[in-house]
Order: sequence, then structure tokens, then C-alpha cells
Amino acid sequence: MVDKKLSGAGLRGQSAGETKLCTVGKSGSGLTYCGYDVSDLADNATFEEVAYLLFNGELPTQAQLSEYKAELTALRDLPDALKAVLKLIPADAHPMDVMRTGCSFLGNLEPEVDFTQQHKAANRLLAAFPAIMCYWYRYSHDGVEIDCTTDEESLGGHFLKLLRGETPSAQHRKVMDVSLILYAEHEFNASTFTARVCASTLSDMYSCVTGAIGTLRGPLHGGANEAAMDMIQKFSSPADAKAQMAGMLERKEKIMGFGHAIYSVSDPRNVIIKAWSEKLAHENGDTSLYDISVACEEFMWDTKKLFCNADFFHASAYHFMGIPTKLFTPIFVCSRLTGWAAHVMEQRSNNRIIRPSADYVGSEPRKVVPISQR
Ligand SMILES: CC(=O)SCCNC(=O)CCNC(=O)[C@H](O)C(C)(C)COP(=O)(O)OP(=O)(O)OC[C@H]1O[C@@H](n2cnc3c(N)ncnc32)[C@H](O)[C@@H]1OP(=O)(O)O
Ligand SMILES: O=C([O-])CC(=O)C(=O)O
Repeated sequence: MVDKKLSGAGLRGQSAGETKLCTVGKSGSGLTYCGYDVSDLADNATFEEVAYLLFNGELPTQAQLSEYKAELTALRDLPDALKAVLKLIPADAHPMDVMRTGCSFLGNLEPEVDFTQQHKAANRLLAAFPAIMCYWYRYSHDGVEIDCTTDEESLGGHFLKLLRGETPSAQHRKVMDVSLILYAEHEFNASTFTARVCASTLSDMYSCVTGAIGTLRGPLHGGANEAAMDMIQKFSSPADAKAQMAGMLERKEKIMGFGHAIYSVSDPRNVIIKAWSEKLAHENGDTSLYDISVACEEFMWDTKKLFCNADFFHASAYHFMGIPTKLFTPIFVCSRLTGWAAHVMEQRSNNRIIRPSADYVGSEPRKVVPISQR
């Protein structure tokens, strides 16, 4: 297997610290959380077990998991003051700005006063994010003030019920759960590194997560799942997809949902979410968007040797479940919060302020010329 040449701009290939949480691309394509392969976790664990693993270093026993899920369930509702703020945000706001504001505002209402409260703050955000997203969405788009609590056991099911107001199918619950597992953690990616830099100043959990949300928002990072959806919806058939993509490459446009900063030959999450996307397409009785997505994958590999990253087939999978495109990246927030918070805790446990140096490429030393003579 070819290893990707990791060098050049963007700090590529440089170690910026140690972590026990995750390995990415160790043999060109692998991904592990605390030593567990992500495909093993996707097959044999739930998202709540993965959250527990990232926050505590070990998978929970049944008793620990039951206690943890009860704790999270009790933290799902939003304070009235936060609901009032969410109601002020217009329907055409960027949903990632809503998540950022929701996180930051909750930090005003329930601050993390000291680091003994770090688990409490992380769990609060984990439990409250689905409601932050859906309360704003349903109020601004449908004029409905939803109840932020549900009887759904899992966070994935809870999100789907908040969004639709009805009990999701077992299949949709399962896909959401797998999706949240796949997105949970990814070593020193841009948003996690943002969170760690913020943590290294001994700032609070809410500030670290708010900064990370802003970083995830960009289309080169988490925003790619939405951008991929916008793209595939413009293609009328597999042949049209290939023709239009050829034009995009000719114009040197980036194709969202392809390529990766670390993986060289494939993203291990793709095969998993792609399989679910196919199942959902068949369940819906219309495979056209899935077929178009497969044509995109083939074309990018044949022409550029670029492979789908985690975002590409998430687009069609979420779409098949009726999730509005604008909520795709906020769902990523609901999941990656676990990785961010775990990294904040890890940074705090062995901290030195993160402060790299720069290579100066500016002017030689010079004197200020009085303004009248410039
Ligand atoms: C969950 C996540 O955040 S996964 C990433 C989500 N982001 C995307 O899907 C956005 C599209 N992809 C990209 O922009 C890039 O592949 C990134 C940002 C993910 C990685 O960037 P880099 O590490 O700089 O990419 P890399 O070094 O592999 O690029 C090699 C070449 O392939 C090109 N390339 C990489 N990805 C793409 C793409 N998606 N479309 C077109 N060309 C691409 C680069 O422009 C570069 O070409 P050049 O040598 O002529 O400049
Ligand atoms: O690791 C990265 O650069 C991007 C990322 O977060 C992911 O792929 O999940």
C-alpha cells in the first residue's frame, strides 16, 4: 500500500503532540479510536458507547452504559433563555452559525467553572446539540416550537424524532447511529486542532468547542457533505455526472467529498456509509442518486486516483432519510463534539501552551518615514 507523501504547507506530516485517542491512515487507510477499529465499532457498538470510550478510555460495561445514557437523556432539554435566542436567529442563517451561537450561549448560562466540570460540560453539549439544531430549524422554517425531549433511547433516534416529530424506523435509527460513530473522532484534524489550541491556553470547554465549530464549517472540512449533496443533485444521470465532473476538473475546481489530507488510497469510513446509502436507496425504491454517486466515485478514481472521503456518501445517505441538506454539517458537530471534548481533556492532562513559530518572509528592518514625506 502506498503511503501518502506528508510534507509541505499546512503543517502536513509534522507531529504537533501526542494522543491516545486515535490513529488515522496508519497503513494508508486505517482508523482506530482508543485501539478499536472504526468498522468494529460501527458493527458492534453504539454511538453512546463510543462517546463513553473517548471520554473515559474504555468501553462501558452494561451498567455503566445504562447509567451514562440516563445521564445524557436527562440533559437533553434546553433552557428557556437559549430557546429565546434560537428563536431570534433567522431561517436563512447558516446552520453552523446557529450551532456556534447555541454552544457559546449555553456556555454563558451553564459555564464550566473549573476543569472538574469538564465531563459535565461535554455531556451537556452532547445531549443538547440535537435540540439546538432542531429547535431553531423547526421554529424558523415551520413556525413550530418543538418539545426538546423525546422517548428515543439513542441520540441518533432522538435527533430524527425532534426533526420529524415522528418515531423513526429502526433502519434510520441504525444509520444515524453508525454515521455518528464514523464522524466521532479523527486525530489532529483542523477543527480538533483548533479545540486543542484553545484548550492549551486553559480556556473553558465551551470556548474550545465554539472555535472548533467555526473551523468545521468550511467546505474543505465538514462543510464538504453539504457541498457534495449540492453537486450530485445537479447531475441528471451517471453519464451527465462524468461529463460535468470532467469540466469541473478542467476548470481546476475542487470536487467536494473527494481526497483527504492523510489517507492515501481510501477512507475506511466510505465503504461503511456507502453500503448504508445503497440500502436506503433500495428501501426508497429509487436508486438514481446512488447510481450517480457511484459514477462520481468511479470517475474520480479513474481520472485522478482520488477516492471518496467520509463526506461523499453521507450526502446521499442523509438525503435518503429526508434530512435537509443544510443540517448535514450540524449533524457532524453532534458527533465530532465527542472527539473535540476528548482532545480538550487530553490536552489539559499534559498541557503546554501551543505556540508554533513562523518563517519570516517580510521586509528587511526599516525606519518609519514621517507621514508628510511618504
Ligand atoms: C471530514 C473531512 O473533513 S474530510 C475532507 C472534506 N473535504 C473535502 O471533501 C474537500 C475536497 N477535498 C480537498 O479539498 C482536499 O482533498 C483536502 C482539503 C481534503 C486535502 O487537501 P490536501 O491534503 O492539500 O490534498 P492533496 O495534497 O492530496 O492534493 C493533491 C492534489 O490533488 C488535488 N485534489 C485534492 N483533492 C481534490 C478534490 N477533491 N478535487 C480536485 N482536486 C483535488 C489537489 O488540488 C492537489 O493538486 P495539485 O498537486 O495540482 O495542487
Ligand atoms: O482528518 C481530517 O483532516 C479531516 C477530518 O476531520 C476527517 O476526515 O474526519
